[in-house]
Amino acid sequence: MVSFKISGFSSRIKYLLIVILTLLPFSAVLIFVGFIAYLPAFQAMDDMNKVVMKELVPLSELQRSLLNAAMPPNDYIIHKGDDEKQLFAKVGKEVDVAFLQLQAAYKDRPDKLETIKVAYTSWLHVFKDGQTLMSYVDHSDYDSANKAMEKFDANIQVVVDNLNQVHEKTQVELIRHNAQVVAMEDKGILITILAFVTTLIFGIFGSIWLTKRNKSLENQSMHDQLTGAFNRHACDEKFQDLTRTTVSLERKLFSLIMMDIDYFKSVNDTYGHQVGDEALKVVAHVIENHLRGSDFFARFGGEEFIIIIPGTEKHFAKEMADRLRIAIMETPIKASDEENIYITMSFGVAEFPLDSSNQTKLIDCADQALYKAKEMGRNQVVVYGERAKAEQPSAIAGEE
Ligand SMILES: Nc1nc2c(ncn2[C@@H]2O[C@H](COP(=O)(O)OP(=O)(O)OP(=O)(O)O)[C@@H](O)[C@H]2O)c(=O)[nH]1
Repeated sequence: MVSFKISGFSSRIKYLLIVILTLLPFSAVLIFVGFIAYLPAFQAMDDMNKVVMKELVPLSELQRSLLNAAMPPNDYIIHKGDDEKQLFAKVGKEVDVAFLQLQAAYKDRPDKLETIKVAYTSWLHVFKDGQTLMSYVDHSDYDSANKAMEKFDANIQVVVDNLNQVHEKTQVELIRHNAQVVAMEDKGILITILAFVTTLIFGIFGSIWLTKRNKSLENQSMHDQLTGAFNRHACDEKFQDLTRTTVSLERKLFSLIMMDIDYFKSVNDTYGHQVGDEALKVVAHVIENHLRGSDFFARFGGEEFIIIIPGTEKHFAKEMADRLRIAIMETPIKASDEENIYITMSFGVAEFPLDSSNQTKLIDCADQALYKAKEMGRNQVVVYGERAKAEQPSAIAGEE
């Protein structure tokens, strides 16, 4: 089959669009799968942040307040000032509030809440120790004050240790939680990679399949089912292809041959439609065998064919048409197991742009020449614009 490219550039863009459009829904699926795969990791990270904000932040606040509370009684031994007393009372209240807030924050964590309660009880002792310590100082009983100071420091250490336990427990939990988040992220990455590979494979194969299907449909829409030759639609495209190129009009030169089977109706009437179809196939086959790769040939309709010969003037096209005419009249067509028939064809030749640079008019010129060939007895080639002479006897379909 003679082949040529139909509107190569626009076809390429069309196929590219098919590939992109096929990949689009797959990309959407990929984004969705990636999002779903990552969702648990996002959720777990969010939970971790909540733990940090709800548990660790108030705990750190309390630890800071406790450090503040440790200072005033110590300073009081040295300065004996009211400021330290007032500061201790103030910071003591802050520690109380911080403890209350912490207990509220840990109300759903019974194990830690227990430790916090122990710490709070110790804190109450610490506060009392602090006040006692300062009262000893007021009475200049420094021995008792020093002993109370040691007790105060020891008890405050108990509070700090308890709170540190809670802190460490929470941090261990967070580290474990973080490991889970990393595992979820790894899983998410794996699923996303798998989805990506699957998407790519489906997308590529999908678009290859669609492109092939599209090409095959396009091929079907461009070809005549009976003879396999190009059809009239393909012929229009070829005309546009040839005349659209940017080269000068002279260099676009081509010849057009219109050809029609002689007395085809009588072939059908005499031998049946099936034999008529066989004749059309044989004609198409003979024509194909006489063409070069750059030539274009189509079934123009019914029993009419068209040939376009690029870069060829019409007198050369006439010689080629004549060779075709002879080849066709010499090729047997099987009418039955015992019988072969022969047919002839008439030809009209025109040249672009010499006879016309307009597609419809050029076909009309070739058609006029063909009509003349029929008029002159058929089985001959007439070139548009040349004086035709009857060279060949007319021929009808007949028996071998
Ligand atoms: N078997 C078959 N016949 C077809 C097909 N397409 C058109 N025809 C027939 O081709 C015949 C054309 O007949 P006409 O237009 O009268 O021309 P003709 O008999 O060839 O006579 P001239 O062209 O004047 O030599 C008609 O009988 C159509 O039915 C086809 O696909 N298969």
